[in-house]
Amino acid sequence: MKKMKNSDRLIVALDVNTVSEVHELTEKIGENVIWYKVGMELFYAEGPKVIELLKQKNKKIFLDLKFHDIPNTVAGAVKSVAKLGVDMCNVHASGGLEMMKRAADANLEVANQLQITPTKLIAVTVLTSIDQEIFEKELGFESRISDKVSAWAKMAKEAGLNGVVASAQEAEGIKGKCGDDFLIVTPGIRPSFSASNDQKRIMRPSDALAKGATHLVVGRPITQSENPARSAELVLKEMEG
Ligand SMILES: O=C(O)c1cc(=O)[nH]c(=O)n1[C@@H]1O[C@H](COP(=O)(O)O)[C@@H](O)[C@H]1O
Repeated sequence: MKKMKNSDRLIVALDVNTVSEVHELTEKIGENVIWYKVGMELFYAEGPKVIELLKQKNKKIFLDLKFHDIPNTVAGAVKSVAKLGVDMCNVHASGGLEMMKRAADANLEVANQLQITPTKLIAVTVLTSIDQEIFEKELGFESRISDKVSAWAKMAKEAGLNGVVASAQEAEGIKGKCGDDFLIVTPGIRPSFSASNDQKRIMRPSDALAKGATHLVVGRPITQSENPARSAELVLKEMEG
């Protein structure tokens, strides 16, 4: 993957629920942050007007709605979000190969129809809030999380997706299996100054990049800090190592 600036790799999660909070927060954070993630809380409350606002501010958008349904339904949902012209969106890898293939085809169909750059379509593997104990005892898996993540990443690549969401702890394994051009978007990033909250598989910003993460998702350590602009600057600094 070509050399990217750290600011092209940092995605700030906007886990708020009004357009006015988005406006305030993005104004406070300022020009240092290029990428924002819009998740379910915000999109279900405010819908496409959030996307419009972020576009007006010239921001890149990861629309994180984590689709998980039968192939036909997911293909339709991907078409709807691709038409919004977002830069990145996601489905759950556990929906299976056919579901991911149909999602990838639908995404490209929209890009061809509208003559736009295709949205990067990525697959969520094992959520960063899950640890090995929960994975086995509650979810009933017998494998190591890292093995399951690598297997799902390979399947996502085979389906034609552009990358995965995983914890940085699995980034090395994914890179080994899927190559340098495959996106590895890692939440569960915790800079030195913040608490882990409900995240279980966490890593420091510079370590995550060293392991092969291509993008870091950071929410509360920036958005819930007293000075979000300063916290974003500190995260960018910590990304330098
Ligand atoms: O798909 C995601 O973005 C995601 C996947 C995952 O495994 N873990 C995870 O935390 N996320 C998202 O990443 C963000 C992390 O936020 P913080 O824990 O506040 O930094 C949240 O918006 C989550 O929805």
